[in-house]
Amino acid sequence: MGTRDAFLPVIDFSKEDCLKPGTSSWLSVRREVCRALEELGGFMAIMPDKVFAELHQTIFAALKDLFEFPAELKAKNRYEENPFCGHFIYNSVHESLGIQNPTNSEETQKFTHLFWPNQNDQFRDSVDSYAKVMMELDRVVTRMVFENYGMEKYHDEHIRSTSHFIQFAKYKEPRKAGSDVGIVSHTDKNFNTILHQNHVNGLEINTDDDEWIMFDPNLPSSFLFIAGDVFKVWSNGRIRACRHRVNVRENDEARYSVGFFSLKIGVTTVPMELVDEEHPLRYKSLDQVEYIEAQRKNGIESTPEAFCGV
Ligand SMILES: O=C(O)CCC(=O)C(=O)O
Ligand SMILES: [Fe+2]
Repeated sequence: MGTRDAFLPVIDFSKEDCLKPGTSSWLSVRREVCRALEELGGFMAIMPDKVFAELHQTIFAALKDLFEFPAELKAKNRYEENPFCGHFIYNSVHESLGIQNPTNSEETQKFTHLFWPNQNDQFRDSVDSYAKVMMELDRVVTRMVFENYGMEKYHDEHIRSTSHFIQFAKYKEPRKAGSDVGIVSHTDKNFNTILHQNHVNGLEINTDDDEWIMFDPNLPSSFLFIAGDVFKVWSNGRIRACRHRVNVRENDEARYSVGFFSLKIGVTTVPMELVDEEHPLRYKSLDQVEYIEAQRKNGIESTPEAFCGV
């Protein structure tokens, strides 16, 4: 087992045409997306530079201040209806703050107001724009996969039953935290996630050969798209859920990240069209909330095989 800097597929979404279904560049990006999600469960997405250079700067500058606020204030960021999105500290390295439904500007306003009661319009507007672009990327990628399997008729319903949250995370400098383990190896328990980070590396992706690939973006417009367990279940095992972890690499700098998490509300069932002789049914239906709850109750990582395997 080793760590290497190679083989994370890089997919360029910066050309306008590739976001238009049916164009030749859409079809060519679709091929790349599906291959990467089936083989690795993830890829690096390059988005238009113009949008992200500024958003990246504004958001990461604000995150530095955000995590410096008093613990009592951070603890007030709570969502009764979504206990998975709030203020969390997993270990001496990691801390996170989330926004439920960030594509709704009332939610980003509420979050911004909690921390900056005298306004921080620049932060709020940047998070608004960020969330909208992430939602678009999420829709484009899932549509490409649905289309690829001939399941496009289910995509509108998929969009209607998808909710999102944003999670800002800070990983402390290992020298201060006394450890470099940010998040241990896991697959995400939702449908898919889009991750973004400041200039400090640490996010690694596991391959089938148990190699760890470093996510090493060199542009502020680079993102890591990863499939979670629920995407794998929906696809009857065709899509790989991407195993990943965060080990902080720089002794003297904090790592900050922004995760855009997409969850399928309610129950996910394998479409019957994705079951055939070559692909016998692998999973029973899975309820997103019960699945996450099971992990919390059992204290061990949930897997689709153990939770709803046939
Ligand atoms: O912060 C990151 O880059 C990764 C976070 C992550 O994997 C998670 O919250 O599930
Ligand atoms: Fe994760």
